[in-house]
Amino acid sequence: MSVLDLTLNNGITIPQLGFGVFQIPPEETAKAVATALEVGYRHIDTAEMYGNEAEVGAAIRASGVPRNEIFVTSKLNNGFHQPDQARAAFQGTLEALDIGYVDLFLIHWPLPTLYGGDYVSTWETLVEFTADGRARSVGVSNFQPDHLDRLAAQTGTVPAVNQIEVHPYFGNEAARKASHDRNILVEAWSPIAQGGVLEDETIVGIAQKYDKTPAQVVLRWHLERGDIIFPKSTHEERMRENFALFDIELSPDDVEAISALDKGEEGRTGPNPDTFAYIPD
Ligand SMILES: NC(=O)C1=CN([C@@H]2O[C@H](COP(=O)(O)OP(=O)(O)OC[C@H]3O[C@@H](n4cnc5c(N)ncnc54)[C@H](OP(=O)(O)O)[C@@H]3O)[C@@H](O)[C@H]2O)C=CC1
Ligand SMILES: O=C(O)C(=O)[C@@H](O)[C@H](O)C(=O)CO
Repeated sequence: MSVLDLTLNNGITIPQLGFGVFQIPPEETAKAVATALEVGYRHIDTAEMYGNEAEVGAAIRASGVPRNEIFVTSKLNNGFHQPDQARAAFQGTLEALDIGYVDLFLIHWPLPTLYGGDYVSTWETLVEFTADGRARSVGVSNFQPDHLDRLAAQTGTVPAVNQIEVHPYFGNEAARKASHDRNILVEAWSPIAQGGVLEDETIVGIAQKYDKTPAQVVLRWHLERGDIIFPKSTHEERMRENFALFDIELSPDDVEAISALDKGEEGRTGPNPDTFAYIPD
């Protein structure tokens, strides 16, 4: 068994398991991405907000792996929702990455309390980027069910993915369901809650049963629920651990036992998209 390719609602495929680079300092990013590609990852998730797009691109160009074998995602930073700003920001992402095109470009946060809540026009601007192939697919991140409803009601286009916080302590089921109902794949960010679920006794017990680590069991749980994941690590042994998920299959009871750890809103580790209004300097 190896990494599965899932098919987006536009027919394009995406590796279900990738590598995320949030909080990897720029000076460490090229080495981390090069190592991830050596391990076998073929899907990298970055963002203008992370400040390391240029280093991601440099590692990809230096890797010797053909460009069309690597799926690269980046995201529109929060300060750039007005259409002309979004166009300029997207061009900046393309120039920083310098790998020709992005496979997926997302609205990073909906910012419903800013810009008159006008993430709909932001979305329509992103759709423009697919016309000439500069973005092969476009999607959203941190969209709540009502945000998806507005896109559906006011535009004729559907995001390819919704990248949202999901892990055993925060199932985010309403946003997952709203995405699935619209044929939008879910990408689960902070899939191991930045390590916060790894000492849970249920997870540790299940890991012992399969002779796997808690991180592997949690990542496998995501895969079996059909979500896309890209755990981050700067340590090669953890990159290998997080990639070695294809020699086990959790029983439906174990999947259910991990899903039952959901604490609802109390389990959220990141900002709430309904109120998050951060704009970087
Ligand atoms: N769209 C959005 O708003 C967001 C998107 N994301 C995306 O999701 C990706 C993943 O989420 P992220 O927040 O990074 O969190 P993760 O859940 O991937 O956890 C990363 C943390 O866990 C540690 N870790 C990784 N593997 C293991 C392991 N096997 N055992 C023990 N500890 C481990 C890492 O440490 P170390 O590096 O020291 O190994 C790091 O501290 C991001 O990199 C980013 O691409 C994340 C947040 C928000
Ligand atoms: O990692 C991301 O993609 C994010 O959006 C986060 O950095 C988020 O903005 C956050 O954690 C702010 O505290």
